[in-house]
Amino acid sequence: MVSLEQLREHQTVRTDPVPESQALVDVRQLSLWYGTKQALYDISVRFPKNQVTAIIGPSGCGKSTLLRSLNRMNDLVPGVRVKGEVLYEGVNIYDPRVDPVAVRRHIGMVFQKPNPFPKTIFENVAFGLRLMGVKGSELEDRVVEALKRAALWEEVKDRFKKESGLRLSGGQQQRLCIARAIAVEPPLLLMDEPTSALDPIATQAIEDLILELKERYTVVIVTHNMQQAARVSDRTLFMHLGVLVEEGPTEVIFTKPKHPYTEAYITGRFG
Ligand SMILES: Nc1ncnc2c1ncn2[C@@H]1O[C@H](COP(=O)(O)OP(=O)(O)OP(=O)(O)O)[C@@H](O)[C@H]1O
Repeated sequence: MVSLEQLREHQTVRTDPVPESQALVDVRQLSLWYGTKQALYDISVRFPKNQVTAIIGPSGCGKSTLLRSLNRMNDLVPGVRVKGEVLYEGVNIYDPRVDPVAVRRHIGMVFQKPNPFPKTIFENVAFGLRLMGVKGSELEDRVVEALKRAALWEEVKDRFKKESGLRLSGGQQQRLCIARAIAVEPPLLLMDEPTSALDPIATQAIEDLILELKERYTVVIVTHNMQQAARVSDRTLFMHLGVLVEEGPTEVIFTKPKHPYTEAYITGRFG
């Protein structure tokens, strides 16, 4: 096996790298520290438009940190320092002239635990649209559209104006959070283990939804579940100890990985 030092010095193994012209997000030599602890080491990777990219790797390898770097969510943690660039449609979101609040508003995020607001289903989805100044019948149409696209409409159409989002089941709440995220039509949707709190049926519904969403959006998903990564993603990133070890088409990562660490991880011989 490669030593930690070698791992941190080595180049990411890449298969069919994403051309610049197809990238919605282009991460360039990104390193990140929480105080004195370095969590990401010199990561360069492109996330292609209208595709699903999965980030996998052992616990603590930096999956969530990389995901949260894509919308500057990490800036909310005191003592975070970032080096490198994240180009989003060609603009470096870490440029001092860029407002992190605007970045977060522009990029949708769905968390591990569904986090609806204590408001009606309608108001949960309307929230971001209202901030954008959408009102009246257009607001209503866009809320309904988002609920339909999140595959929740049929289950809530009779009660969405009066019932609290908190009264839905866990799987429904997660689809509500997805509806809330996509209502404002963000080109990029980040998902941090979106099904880890859900049962198999709700998980299946979310996975089906992710496959549909990529027709309109670019999705990046962190998952612990390798079968899920294999089912929903076009490309997969394998991380270890803050390093991007290998990236490429999902099929290659799961059937013909090139790095011994990737192979050990996907065959369950890791650690
Ligand atoms: N807010 C924080 N302050 C300090 N260290 C942090 C913070 N968040 C994460 N870390 C550290 O950074 C490293 C990467 O964490 P991260 O949560 O990105 O990993 P992960 O691969 O998503 O893990 P898991 O699969 O367990 O969720 C870990 O060593 C973690 O302890």
